[in-house]
This record gives sequence, structure tokens and C-alpha cells, in this order.
Amino acid sequence: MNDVALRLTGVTKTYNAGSPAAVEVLRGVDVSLAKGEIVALVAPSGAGKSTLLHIAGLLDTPDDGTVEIAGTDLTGAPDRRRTLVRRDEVGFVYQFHHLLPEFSAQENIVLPQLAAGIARSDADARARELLEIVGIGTRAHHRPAALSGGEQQRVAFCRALANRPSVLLADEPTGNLDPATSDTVFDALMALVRETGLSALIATHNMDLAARMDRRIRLDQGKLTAL
Ligand SMILES: Nc1ncnc2c1ncn2[C@@H]1O[C@H](COP(=O)(O)OP(=O)(O)OP(=O)(O)O)[C@@H](O)[C@H]1O
Repeated sequence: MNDVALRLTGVTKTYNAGSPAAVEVLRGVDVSLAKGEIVALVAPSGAGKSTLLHIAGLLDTPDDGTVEIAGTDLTGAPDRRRTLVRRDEVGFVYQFHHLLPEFSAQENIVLPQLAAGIARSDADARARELLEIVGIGTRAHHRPAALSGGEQQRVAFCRALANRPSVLLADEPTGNLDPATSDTVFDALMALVRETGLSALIATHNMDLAARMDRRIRLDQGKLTAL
């Protein structure tokens, strides 16, 4: 039984290494997320939070160090394996929803499930269940353009969790919303995360939202510290 959903050990990353334009972004980052734990990642702009989230989600590789997801070290794994683990174990949410405009809310949540081999009827049921949890069950057949910004973002959360990942990585998930909407949408995200029992690393500049998570860490000068 492994109780760690995500573990980064000694992760370093430098862009343009060896050139005068070198940027040393991560200088030995260690972090682990227990199963079910929700952690706020707070960082000044440009400190490297996107880099850290991309490495944690297997979209990028560290120069050094290891990345383990659900108990498996994937640092040197072949691209195909990393892609499959990313699809099955990692959910991403960004500041902008990136929903497919020609598909309904429900279809946007169904598509990644079909790509993972889930039967259509099961995928539809899962999509409806998730939309209910975030409070927009009645909007299932709306296309993104017919949804408010907060509703679009809730659909994006559902899509990220549709395949029952073990880790959610979110980069300013409510950063594009006004403060009142941001609060409600954040509640919806918390409800989803608690309901599904997954672990989440959520980058935010909003200290009120950070205060509602289980733990806070700060990325600065390439290092993580507890907040
Ligand atoms: N592909 C790249 N090549 C060179 N430098 C890069 C590259 N990507 C990012 N950087 C630099 O690395 C640093 C960290 O970038 P990153 O996007 O991870 O920061 P961030 O904390 O997410 O920033 P923000 O909060 O402003 O979105 C920045 O100084 C950026 O300019």
C-alpha cells in the first residue's frame, strides 16, 4: 500500500543551460502529496510554478531528480508509458478552460473517457455525476459559449477528473474569474476533490483560497518551503 500520490525528489531544471541566457528555475525541489491531500503552491510570478507543475504532470522532464506518481518512478520511463500514466493518473486544470467549443459540457467530459477506452454509457453517467457534484447538472447539453465563465471552469474541472486520476494539478484554476465567482467555483473544485479522494497541487496567488487547503508550500529562488 503506497500512501503517496505524487513525489518529486531533488528536481532541478535550467532553461538554456550552458548559454548566457540560462535560467535556473528549480534547484532541488522535494515535495510529496499524500493520498487525498490538497496542497496550495504559492509563488511569485516567474518563480517556476508552471515548470514545476509540468514536470510533476510528466509534460516536461527534469534535468535531475525523480518524479513518482502513484508509487511508480516515471523519470526515465519511455514516452509512451509517460503518456499513458499522464492520461490515466493526472488531471490538469488551467486558468482558461480550453473546452472544445463544438461539443456540449457533457461531451467535453465524455471525450477523454472514450479515449481511455471507457464505454459511452458509462462515460455519460460519469459526466452527469460530476456535473451534479459541481452544481451544473442542468447545463449538461450547453456548449461552452452558452455557459458563464464560472460554469465553463467547473466543466473543465469535471473533464480533468473524469478518468479518475490520482493527482490533480491546477495552475491558477480560478485566476480568470471575479472574486465572488472564484469563491464559488473553488468550492466546487474542493467538493470534487474531496468526493473523489484524489490529491491536488493547486497553484494560486489567492491567500484566502490557499488558507482553505490542507497545506501551503512556497516556491521561491528555485526552492520549496512550507508556508
Ligand atoms: N522554454 C523556456 N525557455 C527559457 N526560459 C523559460 C522557458 N520557460 C520558462 N522560462 C523562464 O523560467 C522562469 C519560470 O517560468 P514559469 O513559466 O515556470 O514561471 P511561473 O512561476 O509559472 O510564472 P507565472 O506565474 O508568471 O505564470 C521564468 O523566468 C521564465 O522566463
